[in-house]
Amino acid sequence: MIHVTSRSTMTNHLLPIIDIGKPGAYDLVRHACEKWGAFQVINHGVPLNLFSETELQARRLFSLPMEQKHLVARPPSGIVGYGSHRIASFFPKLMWSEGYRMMGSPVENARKLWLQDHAKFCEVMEQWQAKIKILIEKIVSIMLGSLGLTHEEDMQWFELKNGCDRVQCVLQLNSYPMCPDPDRAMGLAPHTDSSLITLLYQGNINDLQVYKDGERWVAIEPIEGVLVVNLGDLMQIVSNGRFKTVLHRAVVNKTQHRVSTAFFYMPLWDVKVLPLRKLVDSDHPPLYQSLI
Ligand SMILES: O=C(O)CCC(=O)C(=O)O
Ligand SMILES: [Fe+2]
Repeated sequence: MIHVTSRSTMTNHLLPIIDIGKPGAYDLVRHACEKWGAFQVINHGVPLNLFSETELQARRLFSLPMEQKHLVARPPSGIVGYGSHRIASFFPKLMWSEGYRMMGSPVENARKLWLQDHAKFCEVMEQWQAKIKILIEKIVSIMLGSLGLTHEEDMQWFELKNGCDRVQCVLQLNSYPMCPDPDRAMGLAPHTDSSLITLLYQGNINDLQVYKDGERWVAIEPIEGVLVVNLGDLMQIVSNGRFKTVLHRAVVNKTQHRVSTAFFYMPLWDVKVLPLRKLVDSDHPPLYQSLI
């Protein structure tokens, strides 16, 4: 995980918006992955009403009393539950945000949060995870295809092994309450994700920013029904540096409580993550060693 702490001036360039249903998508995706490490997707197959229902259920969770949220506090070495964002432990200052993580079925913790009334939350979160996972797999195959690679030959961990997925997915809900002094606080400090890719629904408030060309912060203007794709550290490794992981951050504001969802997609812990063989030759030696 890479992080920097300095703030610098922000400009308003547009993060590419790509219609992934169109044949030209491959070239646009490759270009965005090389230049930005991020892009926005439309024509993605996730119904619009599911965006608003997911946001509504996330808001419902964060508006619970603190004692109740602490019933599902994430243990220090745990993955799921309520608490600060995972990156918070790498920074000396507290961030102006809270988070809630799920992996697979959300039922166990949801039952503790709402004794009677957890069914709708679970139904919506399960639908969101299922739709986003299908979409991510499509996007990863476009990314690989844009480099002349395929799932089957080149990234075998995508295949089912003994009927099981070789990937893991984590859904993180983020909440950024209104902040009385936004210039002196940060919702999420600059970081890269350690996933292969992350799919972000940023809500309709303009507080997500990506770092472009190592020199400026670019605000990602929210557009209804658009999802943001962030490349993570593992994508930079498997693409042998062709694609880059994106540094991003969440700022906060005085007047609106923002909620976002981040869906992290990565191979299982025991999968060897290495630059893909077809991307390595004498002109392009491997830039990274195996992670396990
Ligand atoms: O809230 C956002 O827009 C960004 C969230 C994020 O970067 C993360 O959860 O890793
Ligand atoms: Fe992130």
